[in-house]
Amino acid sequence: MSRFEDEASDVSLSLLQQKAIDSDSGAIVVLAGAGSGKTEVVARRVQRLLTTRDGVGRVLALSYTNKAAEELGERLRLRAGAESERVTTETIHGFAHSLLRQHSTRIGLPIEPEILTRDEDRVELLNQWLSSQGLGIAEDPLERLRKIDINRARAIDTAEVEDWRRALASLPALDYPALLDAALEILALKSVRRQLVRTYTHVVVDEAQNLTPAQYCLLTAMVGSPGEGPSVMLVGDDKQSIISFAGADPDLINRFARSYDAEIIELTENFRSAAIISSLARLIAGELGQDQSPAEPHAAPGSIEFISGADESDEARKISDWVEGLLQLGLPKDAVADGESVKMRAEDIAILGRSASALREIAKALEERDIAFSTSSDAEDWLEGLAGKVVLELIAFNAAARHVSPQWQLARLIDQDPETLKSREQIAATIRSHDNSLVAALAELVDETDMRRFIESLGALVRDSDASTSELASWNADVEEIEKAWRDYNANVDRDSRSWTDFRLFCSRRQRGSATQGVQLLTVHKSQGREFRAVAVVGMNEGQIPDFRAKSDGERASELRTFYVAVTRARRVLLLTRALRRTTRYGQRVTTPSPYLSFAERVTGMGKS
Ligand SMILES: Nc1ncnc2c1ncn2[C@@H]1O[C@H](COP(=O)(O)OP(=O)(O)OP(=O)(O)O)[C@@H](O)[C@H]1O
Repeated sequence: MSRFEDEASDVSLSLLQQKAIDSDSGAIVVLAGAGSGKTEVVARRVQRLLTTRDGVGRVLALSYTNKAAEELGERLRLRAGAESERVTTETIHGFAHSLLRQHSTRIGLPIEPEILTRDEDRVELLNQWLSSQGLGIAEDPLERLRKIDINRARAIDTAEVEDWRRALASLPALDYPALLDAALEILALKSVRRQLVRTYTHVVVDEAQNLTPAQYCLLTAMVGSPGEGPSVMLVGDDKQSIISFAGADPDLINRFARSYDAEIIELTENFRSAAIISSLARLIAGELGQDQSPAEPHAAPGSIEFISGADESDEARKISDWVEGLLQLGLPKDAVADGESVKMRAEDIAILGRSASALREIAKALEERDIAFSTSSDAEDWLEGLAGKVVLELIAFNAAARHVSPQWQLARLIDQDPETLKSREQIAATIRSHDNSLVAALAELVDETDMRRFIESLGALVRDSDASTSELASWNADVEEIEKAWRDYNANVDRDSRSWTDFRLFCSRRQRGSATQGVQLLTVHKSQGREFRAVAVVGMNEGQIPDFRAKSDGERASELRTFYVAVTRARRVLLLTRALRRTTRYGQRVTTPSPYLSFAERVTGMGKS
């Protein structure tokens, strides 16, 4: 049974929630703090639209992360049953991508245009482009691309942005921000917009505080002028606006409310978090300038605890003890409501860090104790070994032999000139002579164009290899991962729809770390929109939370909002942890506790230790 199934029946909606669900306004904005049931309103409203009104076409429900979109889809399936087939749940980029997949040729792009998702590929293109223009190579290409990205997110055209657009067009390829440009161009085609407006009669956007101006342009292009297109509901919380560094502008919600003369509904209660955690959230909200009237106390008292470790591995050890305790003994009885179960599954626990690196020691500690966990891994982390990564690029090559990215990535992996990897024959010859015998063995696969045979032959490929034990172990683990992905893919996708491109896309979702088994190790940013019965926030030191790079008042406020997001993921138990000493590149350093601990102190009366 899913978590949402557990809860579907026992939620009695507040009057304000009901108002938002029942509203027939063409434009609605729901503004509210964390855990106030915004996503619940989205789910219920969509359910109402699908099941009780005539003439409703499809509903487009947009969310910020893939995970949040998946969870919304799950809530809808549960609530609207078969009717939920008429809902498309997507991220904005996912929606833009689907438009592109249908209409790319109409804006002069090839079918299945290449999308450069890796920074390394974008750097390669930038340098190739600059040298083709006689401009040498960029001094700090990544920094230059970041500036270009943020300007595009803010819909600001600069000479560098224009130049980068030309570079992409020279391949031709897109990157994520260019995907939005392309979708906007597609939406300018009257026939496409007409078709979309006929298809989608309602659009809802969850986590709208994360909209960037570029995304907002796309959204308004799709829904048209006020009163013209589908009904639109935006749902958001400016206290959870933590990605302004990437161009998000929470004020766009207000702009929408003004331009579309939206009905504004504010929800006030925190349904998610137990009393003490809600008090902490209210205190932080107050500091962020949003005084909130005291809400009804939550039926569960909840708990906030604090632990410190001598150093980061000791901090990680203590967190593992806490996890083990929760799994074996359940939640403390005095933290839950009367009659509420204390039983815990690993998936009910999240460990949140300001950055992915803050979670590394924890991953090691959990691994040592054999406690299952998932991380929001970086794209390249899915497979462990070199040979496994080469297999993934061979799959990408089969998906689109004319794309440059598999060729460039393969070249980086096996340290060869990309020019020697242009055709199947070249690839086979180059990898056959590679020093690593596992990689060399893959030469046999290069000509295999049948997907099933390709995957099924992986297991038998390496018999007598001189590879080291650890290389072999990585290879076996990678083959298992790929085979598992293949099985899941087959279970999810009809035979007729299967293709290399589609399977590659399926794999890349795994690469982005969408695994959900076990304790969830997440950056705070990835945890947005999610909730867990117990949450540990690690690295509560000055310099970690808040991040040492945040200097200006605006940046410090954004760090406090990050802390707000982190603590409000917790439903019953919140643990705040820190290490008294940390290893930095200057050696071991004594740490200073995060100033944010004082909020927790005020609600619990505890010391900082
Ligand atoms: N009226 C209600 N009564 C009881 N529980 C509710 C009610 N509305 C929502 N909930 C529950 O409260 C929790 C928080 O709701 P939801 O996830 O919709 O909040 P949210 O406002 O979207 O939060 P966030 O902005 O932090 O993502 C969920 O577990 C949901 O099932």
